[in-house]
This record gives sequence, structure tokens and C-alpha cells, in this order.
Amino acid sequence: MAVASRFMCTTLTHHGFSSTTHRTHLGHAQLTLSSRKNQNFHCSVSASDATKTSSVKETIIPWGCDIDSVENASALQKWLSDSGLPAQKMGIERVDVGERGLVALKNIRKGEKLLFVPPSLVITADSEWSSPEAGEVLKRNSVPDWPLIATYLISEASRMKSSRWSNYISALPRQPYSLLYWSQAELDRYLEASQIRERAIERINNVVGTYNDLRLRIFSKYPDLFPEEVFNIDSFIWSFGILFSRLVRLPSMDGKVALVPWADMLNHSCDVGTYLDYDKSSKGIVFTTDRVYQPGEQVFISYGKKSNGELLLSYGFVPREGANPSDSVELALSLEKSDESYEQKSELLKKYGLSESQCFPIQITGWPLELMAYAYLAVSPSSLSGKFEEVSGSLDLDVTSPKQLNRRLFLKQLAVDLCNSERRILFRAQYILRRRVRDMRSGELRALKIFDGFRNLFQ
Ligand SMILES: C[S@@+](CC[C@H](N)C(=O)[O-])C[C@H]1O[C@@H](n2cnc3c(N)ncnc32)[C@H](O)[C@@H]1O
Repeated sequence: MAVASRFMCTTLTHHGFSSTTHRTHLGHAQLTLSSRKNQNFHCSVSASDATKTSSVKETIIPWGCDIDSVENASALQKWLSDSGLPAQKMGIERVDVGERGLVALKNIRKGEKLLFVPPSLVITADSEWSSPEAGEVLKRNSVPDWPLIATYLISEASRMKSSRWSNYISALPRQPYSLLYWSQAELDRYLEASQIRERAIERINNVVGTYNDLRLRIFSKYPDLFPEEVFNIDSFIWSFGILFSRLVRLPSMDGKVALVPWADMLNHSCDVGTYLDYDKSSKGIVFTTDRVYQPGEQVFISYGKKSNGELLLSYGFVPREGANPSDSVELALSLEKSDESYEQKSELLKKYGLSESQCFPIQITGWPLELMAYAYLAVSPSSLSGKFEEVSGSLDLDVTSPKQLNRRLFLKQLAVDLCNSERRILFRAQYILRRRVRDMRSGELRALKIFDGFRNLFQ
């Protein structure tokens, strides 16, 4: 779960997976990215020109369970303990945060190691296939870890009871909360004000492109091993949805990515700072608590210091407003082409490894020093006074209000939560940034000197 979504993107794109168009049962063809007006200072790129896709259909995957089912979870617990999981201080229960989660059955101390899931109960790219020929074919074709594990999961799931992972797969959600299940129209409409819309579209296109690549290069050549009734875009959307929301990267196993049954029942809390990892001494996957838990309390881990948008993108939830100290929004700044000092400024930016258009993460608590340096540079032309008014005018950050949203559906509520949290950050940033840049009008500032001064601060 701590695995970064970025990992997925690089994995898919690094290995030459092309994105070709394929219409899916979900109404996902190649999704369209387009940007709004080209502004100097802006916070989001959005468009609503691609609303042609149909609404999302429920995809029926013949395995897994309802997202809040604890019945299959009991079978999972039994199978895990029969297969070598040591006695646990936690049990799977229905919970207030995250539908199902792990709840303390006994007192748990701060600093205690929990779980101890042995490597034999973990799914990685090296796991043994029930159909060894299928695994061989993928490895011969150098399929990278993410698509390999996604295909493995489908292959094992389709074997139902005859797979050794059957109890695990039966307890996985049949439809994980995931932006992969949102149609283009929903992304355009509900995430209009958020940059997460672009990230979601890229991600969906990556998954569709990866599936198409596997289909063309491998599945179509071995239809007996990879029949289309099983290995299709719907099953890939499911398996990637599972990977995005459950795969963990284990630093002590050289960053290996793994699905860790049992550990993947832990939900995320922004208040804890404890992560899953392989523990060399106990030879199992563990985490160390950073607080005490009483019996009946839900136990949490951290999925990483992610913004609300990133949490929505990978895990399909948004923490309640103000709860996430790592929440941030990207602010895009760029130099005005018409600035008479444009060349000089872009040379200077290049010297420091920055470009004429630059994105900066801003948080409710502040932003990187570099952002202020960049803003000062951008608004400090050689003819200082004449330009200030103009540039601070362009500091009207484009904070588009989401439309009056229909709250009937859960996903729409998520979008509202996300927009609110991002808007809160942007409004505050806009206020402070405008004031600071306006203050400069009264000063005798030398743009390049100031920029150099700021650079010195963070070098
Ligand atoms: C690794 S799984 C955790 C187990 C999951 N609750 C289950 O029942 O299978 C990650 C998923 O749990 C849910 N989740 C985790 N933390 C959450 C939180 N703080 N708030 C809401 N949902 C959460 C999300 O649906 C997420 O995609």
C-alpha cells in the first residue's frame, strides 16, 4: 500500500508498453486529456469536451466478494492460520473507517511488532503459477512486475477453488474503490477542478495500453493459456485496481513489490507513521506500532505521505477535511513569454535546474522556498514598476468551483471532499502569494539578486 502510484506509471511506461485504443465494457476507450486556457499562474488543467463515453456499467467479475463482506474474511483467517500465519492480536471486522479492517483483540503496546506474515504467504513476481506454462511465457517476454502480477492474479482467480490463493482472492473486493472504474464523463465532471483528473486519465490509459500490449504481443499468440473470456480488459481493470490499492513495496527486500494477505486488511490513517516491511530477524512481513491500541480499536498503518488526491487516485477514499497533514496541490507557474527579461530569466532558471514552466507542491502549511523565489523572479522585470500590476493581476489562481454535485453516489461525494480540500489549500495560497508579490511593488528589488539570495538559502 505504501507503494507509490508513480511506481506503477514508470513501470508501465519504461518497458515500451504502447497505448492503443481499445473500447472496454466500462466505456473506457483511450481517454482524452485536454487543457484549458493557457494561463501564467494556474492551478488546474481541465476540460469537459470529452463526455462521449457512456456511464459506467457494473462489471461482473466471477470472483471476490462485496467490499464490506466479512464472511469470506473468516475463511481467509482460517486458511492463513492453517498455512503458517502465527496467532494474531488482531481480527478482521467491519469498521467505521474503511469498511473492513484489522481490530485489536488484545492490548497492543506502542513499539510492538505485529503480523509476521511469512514469505510463503506473499504474492510476488516470483510466485509459482498454477499454470507454469503461462508464467514461463510472460517471463520469456520480459513482462515487468506490475503487469506480471496483475496477470498472475487473474490466472489464479480464474482457477477458483483449485488455486492455492482461492481463500485470499475470495476475500478481495469484487470491485475495489478505484478511479479506474470512473467513466470519462464522471472524471471530467466531478474532478474538473483537480489535477487528479489528468492523473486518473493517464492511469486508465496506461492500464488499457498495457492490456492491449499484452493481448497483441502475448495473449493472442497463446489463446489456450490466455483465453479472452478470462484475460480481458474488465479483469485487468479489476486486477490493477487491486494492485493500486493493496500492493506494497518492501524496502528490506530490495524494494520488491508484493501482495501481502492479511496485512492488506489494514486501513490507512494520516495520524500514524508506521509502514509494512520485511523483518529479517523474524523472517516475516511486520509493522511496528507507534501508539497503543485497546481491544476493539481499529489498528492502522500509513500508506505513505500522500495528498488527498493521491489517496483518491490509488485507494478510492479521501480523508476527512483537515485530517491529512500531507495534503498538497500542485501549482503551475510559468514565465511570461512577453517579459522583456525572458531570456535572461530562463537562462537563470536553467542554471538552477528549473524550467520556464514549473510545478510546485503547496500545502496548507506552506510551500517550498523555491516557489517564492520563482514567483519573485517571474514578477521582477528590469523595468520593475510597470510590470508589477500586470503580473500580480495574473495571480488570480484558477480555483474552479465544482458544480453543484449530486450527492446520491459515493464517488461523487469523494470528488466533493477532494475539491474542498484542494480548494482550501489553493485559496490560502492565492491569498498569501498575491499579498507577497504585491508587497514587492513598494520595494526596490533587483530580480536576479533576490533570486540568487533565495537560491543560496536552499543550497
Ligand atoms: C489495503 S485495503 C485495506 C482493506 C480494505 N478495507 C478491505 O476491506 O479490503 C485498501 C482499501 O481500504 C479502504 N481504506 C483504507 N484506508 C481507508 C481510510 N482511511 N478511509 C476510507 N477507506 C479506507 C479503501 O477502500 C482502500 O482502497
